[in-house]
Amino acid sequence: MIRKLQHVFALSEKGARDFVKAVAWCFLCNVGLMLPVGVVMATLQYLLETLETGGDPAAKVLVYTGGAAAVLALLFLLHWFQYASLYLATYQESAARRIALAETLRKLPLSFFGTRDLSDLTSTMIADCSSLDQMFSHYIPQLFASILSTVFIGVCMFCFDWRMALAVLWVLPAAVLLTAGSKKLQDAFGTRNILTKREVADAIQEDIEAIRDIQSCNRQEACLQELDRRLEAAEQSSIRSELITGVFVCSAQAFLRIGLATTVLVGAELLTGGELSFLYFLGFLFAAARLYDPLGLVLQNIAATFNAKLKIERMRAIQEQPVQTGVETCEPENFDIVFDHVKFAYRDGESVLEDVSFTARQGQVTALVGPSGGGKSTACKLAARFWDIQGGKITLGGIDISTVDPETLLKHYSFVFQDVVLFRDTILENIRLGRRGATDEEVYAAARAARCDEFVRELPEGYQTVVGENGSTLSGGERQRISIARALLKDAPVILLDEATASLDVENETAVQEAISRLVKDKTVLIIAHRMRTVAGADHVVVLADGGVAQEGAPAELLAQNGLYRQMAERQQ
Ligand SMILES: Nc1ncnc2c1ncn2[C@@H]1O[C@H](COP(=O)(O)OP(=O)(O)OP(=O)(O)O)[C@@H](O)[C@H]1O
Repeated sequence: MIRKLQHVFALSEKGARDFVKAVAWCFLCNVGLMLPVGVVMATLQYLLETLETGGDPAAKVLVYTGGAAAVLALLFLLHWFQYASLYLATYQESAARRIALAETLRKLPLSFFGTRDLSDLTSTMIADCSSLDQMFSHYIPQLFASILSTVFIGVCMFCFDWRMALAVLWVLPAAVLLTAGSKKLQDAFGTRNILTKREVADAIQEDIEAIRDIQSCNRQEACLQELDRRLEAAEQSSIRSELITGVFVCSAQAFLRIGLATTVLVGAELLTGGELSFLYFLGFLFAAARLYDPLGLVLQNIAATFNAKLKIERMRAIQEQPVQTGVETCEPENFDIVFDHVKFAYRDGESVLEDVSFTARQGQVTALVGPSGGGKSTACKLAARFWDIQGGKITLGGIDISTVDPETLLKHYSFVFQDVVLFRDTILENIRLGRRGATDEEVYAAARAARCDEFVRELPEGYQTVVGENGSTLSGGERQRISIARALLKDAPVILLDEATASLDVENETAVQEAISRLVKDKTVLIIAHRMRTVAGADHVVVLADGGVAQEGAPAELLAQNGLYRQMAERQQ
C-alpha cells in the first residue's frame, strides 16, 4: 500500500507512511466527534431515570461532569495529534519533495531543459509544490479519513437502529455520486484553468525577459494587449471553473442537509409509534449533524483534490525522468579527450554531429573552428557529458565518459562559456565559485591573471561589490573576464573555452591569451574561437562542418592546404 501511495501521490516512502498516520488520526478525530453525543445521551438518560424514580439528579453530577471533561481532554489530544501528523508531516514531506525535485533536476541531462519550458518548470517547483502542501495538509487525508469514519459510524448506526441509520445515511451516496459524477467536468475546467493561468505566467516572464527588445521595437502596446487578452481568458476560465465546482458542491452540501429532515421525519414517526425511545431519537439527530460537518467540508474542497492529479502528474513526470548516472570515481591515466565516431542530435532526425572523430591531447590547445552552426559548441559540451551521445564514444584518458557520474566527471573540467552566469553576490565570491575554499589571495591572483583586477579595483567597493542579477551591472567583457578568473582558480586539468575572448577588446584579449597560455601547461584545452588570431596560437585545429571533421592539423599545415580553414582565414583578413 505504501508503494501504491508513493506512486499515486508522488510521495517519498516516509511521506507515504506519514500520510497513512495522518489519515488514521483524522479518522480517530472524526469518530471522536461522536463521543460528546454519547456523553449527552448518557447524561440525559440518567436525568430521565432519576426524574422517573424520584431520585436526586445532582447525586452523580461530578461523575458526568468528569466524563464530559475527560471526553474534552481526549478530543483535545486527538486534535493535537491530528494537527501534528497533518501539518508537521506535510511540511516535512514538502521540503523533501522540493529537495528531491531539485536533486532530480541536478542530475538530468541538459537535453531535458532544451525540451521543457523553463517557466513551466519554475511553476512546478514553486506553485505546484505550494498547492500540494495545501492539499496534503488540508484536504486529501481528511477526504480518506471521512470516507473511513463515515463507513464506521454508519455501521454503528445500523447496529442501533437500521431504520434511523437509513434515514441519516441515504443522502450520502447521492451527495457523493453528484460530486463524483461532476469529476470529469471539474477535471476538464480545472485543468483548463491551470493551463490558462500558466500561459499568463509564461507571457509575463517572457515580456520581462524581452523588455529591452520590446521597447526598442516599440511593441509595448501590442504586448500589453496580448497580456490583457490572456489575463481576460484566465479570469473567464477561473470564473467558469469556480462556477462549475460551486454548482455541484453546493448541491451536494444541500443534499446532505436533507438528511437531517428525513432523520426528524422518520424519528418522529417511530417515536409516535413507540418503536424508538426519545433518547435514541436525539442521539441520531446529534450524530447526523456531527457526521455531515466533516463530510460537507470534504465536498467543499473536493475540486481542489481533483486538481491535485494534474499537479502530481507534472511532478511525477520530472521525478521519473531518466537521470544521468555513472561510477563515482574517475582517475584517468591522462586527460586526452578522444571523440570516436561520435553521432549526436538534439532532436530526432536533426543530426548535428554525424561522424566526428578527433583527439584533444593533454598539454595542447585544440581549437574547434568551422562555419556557424557547424557544431563547435555542441562538441565542446559533449566533451563534458552535458548531453549523452547517440553513437560512438567519447573518452577522457581512456575512460568512456558515459560511464562516469556527471558531477564526478566535471571535477576535471573548467569552463568559460559564451553566456556567462554570475550570481547576485560579491565579485570575490563569484570568482571563488571556481574553487570553494580558495583563499582571498588565490582569488586575487586568478583575477589578476584574467585581467579582472584593473576594473574590479575601480568599482566603489572593489572585490566586495555585489554584481546585479546575472552580472547586469557589468559589461559583457567584464563578465567574461570574471568567468575566466573562475576557470583559472579551479585549475582543472581540462579547460573548455567557448568564445572565451569574444567580448574582449584587442588589448585585453592579448592579455587573457597570455594568462591562458600560462595556465594550459600540461592541460587539455578545447577552445572555440571565431577569430583566426586566437586559433593561430593553438597546437591543433579541428575544422567542423556538415556534421563531420572537414580538416584537422596544425594551423600552419591547414593554412598551406586549399581548404575551409584557409578560406576562413582569408575571409577574416
Ligand atoms: N540546445 C539546443 N537545442 C537544439 N538545437 C541546438 C541547441 N544548441 C544548438 N543547437 C543547434 O545545433 C546546431 C549546432 O549548434 P552549435 O551551437 O554547436 O554550433 P556552433 O558551431 O558552435 O555555432 P556558432 O559558431 O554560431 O556558435 C545548430 O543548428 C543549432 O541550431
